[in-house]
Amino acid sequence: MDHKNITQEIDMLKKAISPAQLREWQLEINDISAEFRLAIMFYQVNAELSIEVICTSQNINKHTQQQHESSLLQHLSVTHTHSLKSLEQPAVYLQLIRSSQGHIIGGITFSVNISKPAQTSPAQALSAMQTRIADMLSNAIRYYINSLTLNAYPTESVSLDVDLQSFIDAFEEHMWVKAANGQYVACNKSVERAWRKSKDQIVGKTDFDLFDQRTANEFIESDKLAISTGSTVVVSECEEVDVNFNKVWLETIKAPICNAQGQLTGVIGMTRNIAKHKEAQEQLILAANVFQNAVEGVVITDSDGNITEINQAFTDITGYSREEVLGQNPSMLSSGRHPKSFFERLWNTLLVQGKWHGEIWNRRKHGAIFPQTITISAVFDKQNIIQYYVAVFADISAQKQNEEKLKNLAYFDPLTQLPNRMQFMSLLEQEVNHSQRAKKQLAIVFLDIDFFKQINDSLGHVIGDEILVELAKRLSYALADFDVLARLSGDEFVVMLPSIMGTDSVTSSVDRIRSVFERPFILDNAQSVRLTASMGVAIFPSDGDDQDSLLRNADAAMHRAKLNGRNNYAFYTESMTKQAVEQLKLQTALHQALVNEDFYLVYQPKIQLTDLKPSGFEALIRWCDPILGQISPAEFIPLAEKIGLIWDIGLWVLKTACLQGVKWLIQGKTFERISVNVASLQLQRNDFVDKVRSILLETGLPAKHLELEVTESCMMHDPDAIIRDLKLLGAMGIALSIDDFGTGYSSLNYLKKLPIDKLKIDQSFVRDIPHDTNNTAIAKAVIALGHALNLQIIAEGVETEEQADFLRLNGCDLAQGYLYSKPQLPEELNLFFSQNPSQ
Ligand SMILES: Nc1nc2c(ncn2[C@@H]2O[C@@H]3COP(=O)(O)O[C@H]4[C@@H](O)[C@H](n5cnc6c(=O)[nH]c(N)nc65)O[C@@H]4COP(=O)(O)O[C@H]3[C@H]2O)c(=O)[nH]1
Repeated sequence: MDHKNITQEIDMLKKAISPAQLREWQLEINDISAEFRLAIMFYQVNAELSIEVICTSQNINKHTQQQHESSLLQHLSVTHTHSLKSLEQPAVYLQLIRSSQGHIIGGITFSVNISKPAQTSPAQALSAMQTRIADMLSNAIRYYINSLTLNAYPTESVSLDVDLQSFIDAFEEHMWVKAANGQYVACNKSVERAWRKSKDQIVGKTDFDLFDQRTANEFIESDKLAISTGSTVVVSECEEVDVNFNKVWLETIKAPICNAQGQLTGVIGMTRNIAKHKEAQEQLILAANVFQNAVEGVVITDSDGNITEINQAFTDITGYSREEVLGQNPSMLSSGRHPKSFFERLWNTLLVQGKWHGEIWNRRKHGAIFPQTITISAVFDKQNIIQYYVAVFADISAQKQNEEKLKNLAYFDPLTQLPNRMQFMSLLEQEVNHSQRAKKQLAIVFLDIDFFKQINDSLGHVIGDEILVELAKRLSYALADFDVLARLSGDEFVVMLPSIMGTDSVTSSVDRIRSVFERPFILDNAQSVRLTASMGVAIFPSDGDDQDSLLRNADAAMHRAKLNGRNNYAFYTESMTKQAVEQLKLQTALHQALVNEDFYLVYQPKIQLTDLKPSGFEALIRWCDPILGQISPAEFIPLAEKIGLIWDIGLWVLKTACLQGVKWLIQGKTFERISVNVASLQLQRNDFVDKVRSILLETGLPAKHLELEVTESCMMHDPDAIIRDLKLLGAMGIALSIDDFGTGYSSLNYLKKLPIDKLKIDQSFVRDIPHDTNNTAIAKAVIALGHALNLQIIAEGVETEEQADFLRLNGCDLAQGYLYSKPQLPEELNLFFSQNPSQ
């Protein structure tokens, strides 16, 4: 090391740094250290490698100062070559300052002025931003010092003895000089290599001597161009293959040479490889294309945030043209939707990390606000100073809308816009937790519309949907603001009544819900439909302490309400759970009953009212389970329908009744017909008619001795197919009757189309006649209606002479009931056969 030079440099530096400049650095260091909690020291290194502190940040203490100094000294003694190093221990970041001569003349050290765990490395201790600031500061100081030292050294005038030939030979570019007469006067080694000729073979020759005519003409033409322009011109650019067979892009520049008098003395030419330049140019074109054609909007601003460039997608998305935004601040797009703190955080991240990514709502030129994902990057120059900001953004309105739709689909019923099951369960869970803490009660009302399936089946799903929407509106209106109404599925709704004050308040809510069914539902086609609903109520905490058990128990209570005659409501009680367990037992036993043949039939005689002569029998199933005992068909037939066993049971009944009929006939007992009940689900199968036909064939019972009793509800599902099948059965000679007439969804329209023979007045209308005026009126009306349609009328459940007299007087044709006989085993019915003329 040249001690003398260094000492000289350092002395000069000491003198050159003005007190004002030192003060300015001191202030800057104080500012930075206060803001970023840095400890900063600025040293001067002497020739003997001792250091002198020039300035330090205010907050540095003696211990930290010693750490910094020893780090620097340690580093100086180890190496003089590194200019930038982060030392391992302690966490001190070091930036050396070198003079223009390359001597280490100073240094700046940084550390974070907060206590960090011992194992924290400097890289972890100093954030990227802090390091950047440290570099910027030391660079600024270094440049200043370099400028001082440069000025301090007087530049000596130098004279160089350069040989022109060696000079031009040193270049890879082809260089040559032609005299005004077209003869070559000089060329460099590159030309010799490219033209595969020695200098001697070139100098003194013209282009015509060296090249073919066409090439020579081209060269001379380009010479003329340079001469006529009077300055340096690019005369050609072409892609060629060089001596090593590499593809190169060549550019030829020519300039006229004039003497001191301004007379043309020749032309100087140079051909150079511009492949790299071309490549860069192509990349620039590509980048420009990507920029312009990107689907993402791109906006570039200068370091002050003024827009300097945008691409086409920016215009497409925002509606602003390039002219409208150049020079403006991107805040012109602000939607006003984000608070000030949002942008403060954005800028903080951008300055510290150099990048920010997130979602922003902006405003288009025509006012609409839209969401976008955006990445903003700061672009730094070599001195780490921000030059530009580049923001790339995509309009995500469509994505947001889809997300919104998905969210809606996930949590709301699309038909009624009410919360769906998922949303309701989550609300219920919250409310249960709240009620638990607040020690309050809440109620769940499970609501199911009675016979809604029939509405759907007969009037169509569009009308069904219309009714559900109207019902949802009515229910929402009837309920209090804090009650929660949801649609669970199909015709099932549920209401949560939070903070109830005992059962009374629930009852009044249930009454309000019921009242929405009082008015008929008027459909688009002016048709009106009356509906009822069955409801079940479960109360927290007595009927369940979580959302699942509450809903399950409200559902169970609703089913009990249905069993109790629909248009009703029931509260859940513990005994209902037992009932459910019983039902499961029954279900298992029912499956077994078919296998074990635990079923048998009883027959109830039908009597002609005019002469009391027997007319036939109704076959009724009985089940005696070895464990559960005798179980009523009113209990197990609906269950069999629910679990899909009714088809097999129905066929068993039909076959057994037919076999019995044949047996009676063989015994010479005469009767008109045996009637068999047919469940709706049996009729819905398209092989029902075939099954009946094959049972008749198999058993040998003539069709004229069989009658099938169907209910009105069988007509609700695909009535055209049912009418077709009933006609087929009628054509076979089987009589058909409508059972329980008046209790279901009566449609006179279908009734007149049906190929039926009899109407059966349900026993609920026979009860209490002639005293009950309503039932009396209904019975009379059914008789009149049936006769008008040429049908026979039979009354069931006749228990008293009074009832029989009334029916007879009003023209009823037939009757069955305990007055004449209970359903009995076949062998107990001898009294009820018509007299066989042959006996
Ligand atoms: N209170 C009273 N009741 C009387 C009187 N006369 C007859 N009954 C009863 O009334 C019911 C008439 O049968 P349903 O209306 O078809 O009503 C039947 C029918 O819907 C169904 N069912 C019975 N057997 C079958 C069957 O084989 N197949 C199908 N699908 N359903 C059946 O079960 C229901 C109940 O059947 P059962 O318990 O046998 O009850 C029978 C019968 O025993 C009376 O004077 N007073």
